[in-house]
Amino acid sequence: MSSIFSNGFYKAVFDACSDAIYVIEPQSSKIVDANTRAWLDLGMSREQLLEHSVVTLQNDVENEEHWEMIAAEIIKADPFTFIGRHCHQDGTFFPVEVYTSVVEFEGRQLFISIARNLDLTTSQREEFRTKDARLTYALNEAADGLWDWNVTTGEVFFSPQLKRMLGYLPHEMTPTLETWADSIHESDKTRVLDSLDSHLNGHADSYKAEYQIRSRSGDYIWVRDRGRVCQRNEAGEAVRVVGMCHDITHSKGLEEQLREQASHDDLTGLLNRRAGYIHFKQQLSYAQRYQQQLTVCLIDLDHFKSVNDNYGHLVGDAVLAHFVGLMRHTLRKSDSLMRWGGEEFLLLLPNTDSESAIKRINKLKDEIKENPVTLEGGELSYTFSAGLAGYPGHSQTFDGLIKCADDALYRAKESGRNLILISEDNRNVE
Ligand SMILES: Nc1nc2c(ncn2[C@@H]2O[C@H](COP(=O)(O)OP(=O)(O)OP(=O)(O)O)[C@@H](O)[C@H]2O)c(=O)[nH]1
Repeated sequence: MSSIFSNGFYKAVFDACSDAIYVIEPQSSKIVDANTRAWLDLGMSREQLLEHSVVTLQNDVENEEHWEMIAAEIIKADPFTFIGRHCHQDGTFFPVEVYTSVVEFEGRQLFISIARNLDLTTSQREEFRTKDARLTYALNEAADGLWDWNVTTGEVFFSPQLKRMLGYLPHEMTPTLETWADSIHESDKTRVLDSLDSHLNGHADSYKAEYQIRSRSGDYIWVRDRGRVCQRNEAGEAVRVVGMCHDITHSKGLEEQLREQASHDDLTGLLNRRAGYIHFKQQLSYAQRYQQQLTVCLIDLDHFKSVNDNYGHLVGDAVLAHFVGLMRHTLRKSDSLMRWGGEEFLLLLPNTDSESAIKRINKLKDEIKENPVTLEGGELSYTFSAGLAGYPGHSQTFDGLIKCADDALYRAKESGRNLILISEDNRNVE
């Protein structure tokens, strides 16, 4: 359809309008026609614009399925107004207030959307100088999502930016406290609500929390949320609370990555020695509290230096990875393996006595024998030695258990390697 405005006069009126006007096909969201202001605002030619749809132009409409819901909402509300963002040809976005009504033309249903460009830099609209328009603009454009909670009625105003942060359109999100509270991740909810309560009751200066909140797509994003009571009644009870919510998903991701890097070994993905200490101490206090046995096993690959010397460092790395792979495959879920040093590993076997631990480690020995490392020119076999110590029999402390296991490992090496020995120290080394 080239233009539905056959009458020249109405076409001239259409093009003289200072707001962008779009004629939209409800089913496909395709732009059927648009006035001059529309393609000027978008930095496109008219031909380019007519190749677009609402889904490609409107930043707040995610996909066709999302559009279907919005179209149904427009037909129900007729007219329907919302504040969103249009995509300029140069890749930037500008805020628009869009007023959409439904018309019937020659037996066909169409949407007429009038989009007012709210971008102050390109618009000199008089009415935008009014306080309300400025406030709308500020709320829409603020980098942080704002909320304003009327404690008495339970109503919450969620700013357009806050809704956008969570993937909602301006008419979505029921404005109640439950909408927010129900979206908080279960693992964070109690902590967040406690923090809010503590501020409402005057125990904390302000409300501050970092938590995960469910977005429209069902995925969770990380937010930093801050708020403060701005009005109390005569009894000192909070009446109105306002706050700001900032999307920190990206920095949380980096933080998580850094924490992972600081606690894990790059080559094998196992906990490194520093994180291993903490984990070991936790396992030991668990065994102490529930009076369970805990076997500690230090494992060291035999003659590993000669693997590096004969085959190169990369093959050495492959052997380490091969060993860890087989360990993962053989161990129980409750067992934990840590990289204690270069070719030395610490294995913790909770609720296991030393005899059962020996059986399990022997099984691993058989696995390694049956599954040598495959190299380009053939296969490479290797062995390991291990020293075991059990809580509470050999020692009841962290340092004592490590010392007993280390002594047993030393004896295994001294006795010819490829051996698994239990600590001989029954004196409860402290
Ligand atoms: N490829 C590789 N080699 C490592 C790594 N970490 C430590 N090593 C090497 O492991 C070797 C350990 O050598 P030694 O301590 O002499 O022990 P060993 O040759 O295994 O002899 P025993 O333990 O007495 O059987 C050294 O050559 C280290 O360079 C690593 O991440 N990758």
